[in-house]
Amino acid sequence: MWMQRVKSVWQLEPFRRSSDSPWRFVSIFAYSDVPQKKAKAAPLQETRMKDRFTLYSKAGDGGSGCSSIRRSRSDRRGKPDGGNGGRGGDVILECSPAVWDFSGLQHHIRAGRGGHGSAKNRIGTRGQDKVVLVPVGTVIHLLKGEIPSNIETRSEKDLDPWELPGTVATDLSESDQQSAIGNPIMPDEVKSVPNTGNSSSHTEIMVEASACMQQTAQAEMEGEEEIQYNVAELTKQGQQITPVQMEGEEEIQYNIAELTKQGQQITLAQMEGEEEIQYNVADLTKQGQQITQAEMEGEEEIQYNVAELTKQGQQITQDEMEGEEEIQYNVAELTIQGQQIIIACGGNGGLGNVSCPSVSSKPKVYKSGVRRDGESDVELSEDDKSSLSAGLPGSEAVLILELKSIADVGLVGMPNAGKSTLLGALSRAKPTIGHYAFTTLRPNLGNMNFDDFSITVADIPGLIKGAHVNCGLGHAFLRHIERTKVLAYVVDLSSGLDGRKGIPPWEQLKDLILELEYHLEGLSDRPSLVVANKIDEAGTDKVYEELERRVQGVPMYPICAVLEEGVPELRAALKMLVNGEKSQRLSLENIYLD
Ligand SMILES: Nc1nc2c(ncn2[C@@H]2O[C@H](COP(=O)(O)OP(=O)(O)OP(=O)(O)O)[C@@H](O)[C@H]2O)c(=O)[nH]1
Repeated sequence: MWMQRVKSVWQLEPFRRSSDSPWRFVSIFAYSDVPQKKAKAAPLQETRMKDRFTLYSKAGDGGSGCSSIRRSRSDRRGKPDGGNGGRGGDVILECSPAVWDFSGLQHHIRAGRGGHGSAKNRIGTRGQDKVVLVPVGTVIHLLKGEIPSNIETRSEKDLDPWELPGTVATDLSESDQQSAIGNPIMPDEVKSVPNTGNSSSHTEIMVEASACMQQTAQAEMEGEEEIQYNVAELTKQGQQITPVQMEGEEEIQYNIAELTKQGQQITLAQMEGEEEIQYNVADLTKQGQQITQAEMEGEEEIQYNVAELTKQGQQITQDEMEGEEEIQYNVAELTIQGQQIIIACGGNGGLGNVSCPSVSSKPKVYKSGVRRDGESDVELSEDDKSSLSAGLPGSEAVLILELKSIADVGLVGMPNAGKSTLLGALSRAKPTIGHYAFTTLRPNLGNMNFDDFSITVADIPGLIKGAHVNCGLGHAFLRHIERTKVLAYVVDLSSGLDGRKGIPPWEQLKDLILELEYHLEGLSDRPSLVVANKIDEAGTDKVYEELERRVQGVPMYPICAVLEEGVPELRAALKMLVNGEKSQRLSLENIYLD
């Protein structure tokens, strides 16, 4: 009966597979006069799982601040009203059970840039975040950039004022408003100011400035900020000082260059002494000889024999070949549904001239830099202005994402041992089952439900001897059982029986343990049991007796996965191992070979 069911499913398989493709109908229509040749049924029904992925992320740049002067009839000279640039968007990874692996991901992810500020003190729009869904159990290794930050752990206090909505104080006293005039508002203190579109916008800016002062006072009260007293003095009428000067960041380098001859020119780079002339970097001595810029600069050296591919099917990644980059392993993990982490942070927006008046476009200048009111016209250089008003670039990060499925029980066995069939019998999972080796090309997960309890079981693609040198599907999938609590070794009792292909179960067990240990030392050292499958096959009862004699110190369960015989006992045993009620484990010393 069950054989019939398996057969009928197998007969349907090729049709189901081909119907997946939308091009099937197109090709039938286009080539209808060509005799139809029956396509050979492909043995591989699933695409390979992508469980390792390199991701290049770039957060959005901040928008530029605006430089604008608002004039009115009563105020001909006008006041600055250019808003700040908006913050760039972040690149965020979100943990989602709806995603199996990394095959749907793009290698290059870019978040939106912030909008530019505009007149009437309008702050640029916030750049759009880019949220990338990754499977549960994603581990992040960092190749370049900063360590990602968990969104949940960011408190409101840590957030940028740009991100806090509705923080504008509106009911401040007149004296507060007056005291705010002339105080430059630093970028972290600026909030969006509602644009009423009438002439009262200057008052709003003042209110805004005093709101910032209030916040600063609050921060001081909480002991968050250290006050640096007397950082600068304003003693003369009209004297101006920039925040940069106040912070003492810039040192004047006197006499860095002299222009003494008529027409003499000097570049900024030369002035900064950045470039040194390297004499005789290359000789061109033969006719037709060519030399590239890179060779001249001696940048490229040939590295001979960086890697060898000597075995069939051997694979090597670019990273492995270059061996150049230092990887910071396991910088973050995404294990809970909905968990989010920021992998690249958007840049802050540039300052508008409301926030930093020195960014303002020059007020009208009369006769050699003296303004009408007699104030001297000391301003920032054009370079300084543009660096303050330009938005900051968003951060970049290069990550390696690795998937380590999270399961309580890992089913490990040789190909065709019946692991997928067993997973189907233990849970409601419906993995692909085939009578050929390597049907399973990706780990399958299933849930074993009890009254008050649920256990996740992972079916790992079949391992063969030499998997650690990439034979078969290699041992890459073994990372999926690194996190399992319990191992269930599934062996095929009928293997090697009556001249059939395969090796006896005790040798299967020895090879499996060795492959686990080659992948990660100590991986086999966890509570385990042996599942002796295909007990329904003729002659397997004797093999089972032999197996019991040769393998000791570990619980053993004879089952027929197809008929689900012995499965309830196995479920109970797995539950006890996961709960910690039992803790036997299989080890090499307890396997007796000839
Ligand atoms: N007679 C018998 N056949 C079984 C039993 N369990 C599984 N099989 C058959 O064994 C073959 C392999 O089963 P799978 O469940 O695909 O084996 P697997 O270990 O997942 O194989 P890979 O995907 O290659 O790792 C199928 O033809 C199953 O029908 C069993 O208890 N008795």
